[in-house]
Amino acid sequence: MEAATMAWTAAGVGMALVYWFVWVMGAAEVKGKRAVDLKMGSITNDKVKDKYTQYWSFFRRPKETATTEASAEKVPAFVDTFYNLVTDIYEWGWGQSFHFSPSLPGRSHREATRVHEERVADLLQAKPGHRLLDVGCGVGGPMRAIAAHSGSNVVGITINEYQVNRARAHNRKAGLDSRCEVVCGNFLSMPFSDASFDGAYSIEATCHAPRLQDVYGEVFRVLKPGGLYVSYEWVTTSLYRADNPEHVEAIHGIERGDALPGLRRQDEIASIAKEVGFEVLKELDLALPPALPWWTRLKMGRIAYWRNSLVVRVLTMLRIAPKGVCEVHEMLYETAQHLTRGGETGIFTPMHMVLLRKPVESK
Ligand SMILES: C=C(CC[C@@H](C)[C@H]1CC[C@H]2C3=CC[C@H]4[C@H](C)[C@@H](O)CC[C@]4(C)[C@H]3CC[C@]12C)C(C)C
Ligand SMILES: C[S@@+](CC[C@H](N)C(=O)[O-])C[C@H]1O[C@@H](n2cnc3c(N)ncnc32)[C@H](O)[C@@H]1O
Repeated sequence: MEAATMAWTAAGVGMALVYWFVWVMGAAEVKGKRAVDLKMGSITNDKVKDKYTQYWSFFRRPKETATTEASAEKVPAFVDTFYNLVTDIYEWGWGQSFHFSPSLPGRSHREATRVHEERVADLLQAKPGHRLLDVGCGVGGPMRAIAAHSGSNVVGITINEYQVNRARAHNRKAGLDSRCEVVCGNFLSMPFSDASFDGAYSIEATCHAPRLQDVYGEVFRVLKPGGLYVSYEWVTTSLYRADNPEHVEAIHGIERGDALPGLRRQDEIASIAKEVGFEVLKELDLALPPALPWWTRLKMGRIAYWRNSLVVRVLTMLRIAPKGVCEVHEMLYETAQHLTRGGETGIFTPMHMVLLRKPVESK
């Protein structure tokens, strides 16, 4: 073979390899987000590293972030930064629903996710014509599943503008934009009128609130009397021991890597709900047996993580992805280890479910 032909062949093979590596290996968990499209929300490429450093220094000591009023007030802004940094990586590596669900034998992760979301609609007894509120809606995976399953209309609220745009685009694509609406705002002070929703839910979102009373109080205000509210809460369980260094490391790791101003205890949730005026109808940790572990999806993905971190490195080198993505990806990888540890030891659950009702006689 002539040298020129050999060079062209080598170049062709090289190009094919890059194509395979980036477009095929870097394909999305759920089609729609590819590694080559990774952005850092509304942060411009030159600011990603700085924003990540700011985020990290704020949440490095998670418990301290909620202790003074001044730092608690900054939490929503840093949560917004966090979601600018992670939203695309979450969509790429996990899908459009940013939460966990118990594994289901013989069913895919996608199906298990949907079942966990439809359970919310069933608990709320949601019907066509109902107006539901999704508190901390992400890019709207649960909202679309719940609207499709129940026939209800859903309004989602998220602090992160980039997520609002992603969610609206997904709603249009799914043909659900006439029944699913997304608003950018703070769930600690919501831009909705009193008694304007038939039902409300929050899936793994209220853990970002420095004081649960504030978000539950707002949900109480916007619900109609008799309206139901379901929440899946991130909490430490009764197995957590504050004098066990391994427990403390796992919980701090979860808080740091998930923008949490300090996890609450499982036994605090119902009393906070009562404090703001709710009746507690049901309370159950959905992670308890016979439910199968929610963390197996994180564990089974070791090879996928390795592949993803390679993809992210190559894309950063090629300047397709912004500088700082590798650091964010590494942080998420470590967080996954802490979450797995939290699940395996039973000291943490991301699905402590409460079903609450605003009393019929309340204003
Ligand atoms: C409710 C919250 C988010 C829960 C989960 C959706 C996310 C928690 C940790 C995330 C991930 C960890 C490892 C990532 C991996 C290194 C990467 O290659 C692909 C994406 C991950 C799997 C990512 C996906 C989302 C999580 C599982 C919190 C924030 C309250
Ligand atoms: C882990 S995501 C869960 C998203 C969605 N519930 C799901 O399961 O896909 C948490 C969500 O809460 C939102 N959030 C956190 N703090 C908020 C605040 N103060 N106001 C409004 N949204 C907030 C985030 O923007 C994000 O959309």
